[in-house]
Amino acid sequence: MAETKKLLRALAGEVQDIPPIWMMRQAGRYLPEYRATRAQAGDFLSLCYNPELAAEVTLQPIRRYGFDAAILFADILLVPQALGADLWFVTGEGPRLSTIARQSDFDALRPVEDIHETLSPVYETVRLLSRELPSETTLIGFAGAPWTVATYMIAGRGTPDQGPAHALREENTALFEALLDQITAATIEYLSAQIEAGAEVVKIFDSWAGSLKGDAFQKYAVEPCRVITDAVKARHPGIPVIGFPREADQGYVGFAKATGVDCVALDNSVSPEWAAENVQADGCVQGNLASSHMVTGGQALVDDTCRIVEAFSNGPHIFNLGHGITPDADPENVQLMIDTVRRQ
Ligand SMILES: Cc1c2[nH]c(c1CCC(=O)O)Cc1[nH]c(c(CCC(=O)O)c1C)Cc1[nH]c(c(CCC(=O)O)c1C)Cc1[nH]c(c(C)c1CCC(=O)O)C2
Repeated sequence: MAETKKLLRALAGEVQDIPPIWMMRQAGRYLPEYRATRAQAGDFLSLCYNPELAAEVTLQPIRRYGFDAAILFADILLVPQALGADLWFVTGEGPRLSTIARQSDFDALRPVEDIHETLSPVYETVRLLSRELPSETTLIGFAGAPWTVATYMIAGRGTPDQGPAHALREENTALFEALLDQITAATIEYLSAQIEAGAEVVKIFDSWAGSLKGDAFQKYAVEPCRVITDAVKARHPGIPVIGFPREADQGYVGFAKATGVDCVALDNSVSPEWAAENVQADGCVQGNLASSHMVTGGQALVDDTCRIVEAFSNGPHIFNLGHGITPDADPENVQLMIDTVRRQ
């Protein structure tokens, strides 16, 4: 049957006059209805593990804006938690986790087959969404890439330069690689379960890929993404995968071929003209409007949106931001971006 959903058509390589559009962190604090549901849930993690409320916040931006895709509401740090790490969020600061500094910390993690015990509410959210979403809306599941997830597990928090993870990589390569392998195996199981529950596409977020250079980028960003993509596609033939090696720069070139992903998501540090020539030549791309436009709006938002649509108009493209929308964004600016893309 010919594919009718706009997002799936782009992922299959179709060039569309008006690209499909969705937005990273589209369910989030910039929306008053999100803040209300989050308050009802109590805190962020309770929201992630409450299928009814997590489905509700996933649907909110679809109702408000009619995006072409919904992304499951969850977090990349649920996998470390399912592997036995302690996880909590400090308001105004971000995530905190128990750290992996030595072999005994790693040995204390739970086996991969145990993750579903913690993550089963997420699969229930996916099931609810696949029933409730409009028929034209694609449901995206996701996980963090092993390197990015490992940076949080090693440091116990977000870090500006991923210093602790780089240090462990150099000082105890065997432990570092064992951790990456464990996350890789868990991620394959987690994404497969999301697909079995109804996710139609999966996205792998490697938010800190840009701090891996040269050979390390190949070993710890490209290779794990290839292993996950291969395994997921072997179990679920035809499932499209989006890779996001954020700030990979030259590493974006050839990333789709090297990993087997169907689409490369681009951050806004690369120009759309450069990416059209060097990345879109291999297939679908997603991106890459600066999320700061969602705060500032105006003609600059319209101009940059038009520039991106135009630059990617000769190949398959999914319109998105270069990174997540921030809590200080104005919901009106999101509408302006959508109207500009859809030429309304
Ligand atoms: C690195 C990372 C994380 N989580 C994620 C990444 C990769 C993408 C990226 O680079 O942003 C991915 C993520 N996090 C969230 C989603 C849900 C789907 C979506 O709407 O995009 C997705 C896909 C919800 C969330 N994850 C988080 C929020 C805000 C929590 C709140 O409501 O207080 C949301 C909506 C919290 C979170 N989660 C994480 C951090 C560092 C933080 C704190 C920073 C912040 O507050 O924005 C880890």
